[in-house]
Amino acid sequence: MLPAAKPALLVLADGTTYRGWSFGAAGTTIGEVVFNTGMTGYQEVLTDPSYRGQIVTFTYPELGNTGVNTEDEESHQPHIRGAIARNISSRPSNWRSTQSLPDYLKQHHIPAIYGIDTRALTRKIRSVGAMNGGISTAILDPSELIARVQAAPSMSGLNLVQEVTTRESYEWFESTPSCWEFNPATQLQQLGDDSLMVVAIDFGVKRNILRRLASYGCRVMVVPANTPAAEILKYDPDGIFLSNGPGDPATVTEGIATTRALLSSQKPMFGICMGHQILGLSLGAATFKLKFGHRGLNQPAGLEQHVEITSQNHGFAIDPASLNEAEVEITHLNLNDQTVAGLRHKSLPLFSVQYHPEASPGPHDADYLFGQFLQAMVAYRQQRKTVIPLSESAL
Ligand SMILES: NC(=O)CC[C@H](N)C(=O)O
Repeated sequence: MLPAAKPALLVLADGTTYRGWSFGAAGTTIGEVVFNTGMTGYQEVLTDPSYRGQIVTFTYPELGNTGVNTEDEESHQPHIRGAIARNISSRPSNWRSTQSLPDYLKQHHIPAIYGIDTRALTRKIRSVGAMNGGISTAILDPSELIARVQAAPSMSGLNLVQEVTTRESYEWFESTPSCWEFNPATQLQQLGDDSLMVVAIDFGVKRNILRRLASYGCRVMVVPANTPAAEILKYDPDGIFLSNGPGDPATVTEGIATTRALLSSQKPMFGICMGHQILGLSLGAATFKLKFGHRGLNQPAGLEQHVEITSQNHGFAIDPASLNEAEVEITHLNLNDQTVAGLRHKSLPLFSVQYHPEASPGPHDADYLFGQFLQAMVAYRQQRKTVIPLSESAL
């Protein structure tokens, strides 16, 4: 136990109560309680905008061992509502560490509780389903906290994109630092005047996605989630990227309408996680809420011939029965529960995955998907060159 740890209370909407100690900010927080099974990467999880509105249970038994540093943030601030741990490290040790995890959480006003039997809590969420919960250092009477939790809105139907998307468009230049680069394919890509141009629609984008696009030699323009299709096309992009993001994808109606309007441009489009869901929704599919979602670093995805180990963080998924099979094919299934994990359009250059090829944290098995996006954009550009513009052919 840390010196002078304060008591804290954790409750779930179904009335379950756990008592532990605080390792974050004082106060009360309410959100959807989910679990992440990753053994590394807690700082990336804290700062991934897709976790907005959620209290994350870390199943790895000791949290905070490597502290926090200035390089592993996936956005400019943490987004989780609260953190739950079995135990925490009282002395972080890592050459990059600049702050301890408890100090970081306090600085960002995020309540957190440790001393919790996270195995029991995870089994509970797995059997009952993800539900709202609350952590408090101020309300130690369970019935009062449970009443507040029960009054909170559920994640279904919640649009959180406006809370995390960029207010202004900006160009992204940073690639994966050369000391961390793992894929020799990216070294062939040069950033030049004729480099491929990607517009990334920001539903809550993780920085490492932008870094991977830059590492593959793309110029990247990040635009707010509500940017109309006509504005996006003014950049004359070679491809459009649909980012990850928090909340219920079906509520992101502007993003879905924009994506639908962009389909006829014939431009390559690549979607990750919420971007995958939005692409599916724009093609007429439906999404539904999973019982407890997939959050971790070792989720197998693929079809019979090919399996990749993937990083995942999502609570919703595309309903396979809603897909128009004449138009779209399933390229990957989550092999733990056979839910849809990847899609490709049969005639247009559109594809998407429910998981995170950019890792951060997680394995790099799926990094090749950025290469596939690149190939689709090269093919699109060549095709544009060979098609004689109307004005010239009329001469
Ligand atoms: N990482 C993401 O983009 C998550 C997408 C969506 N919010 C979900 O939970 O399914």
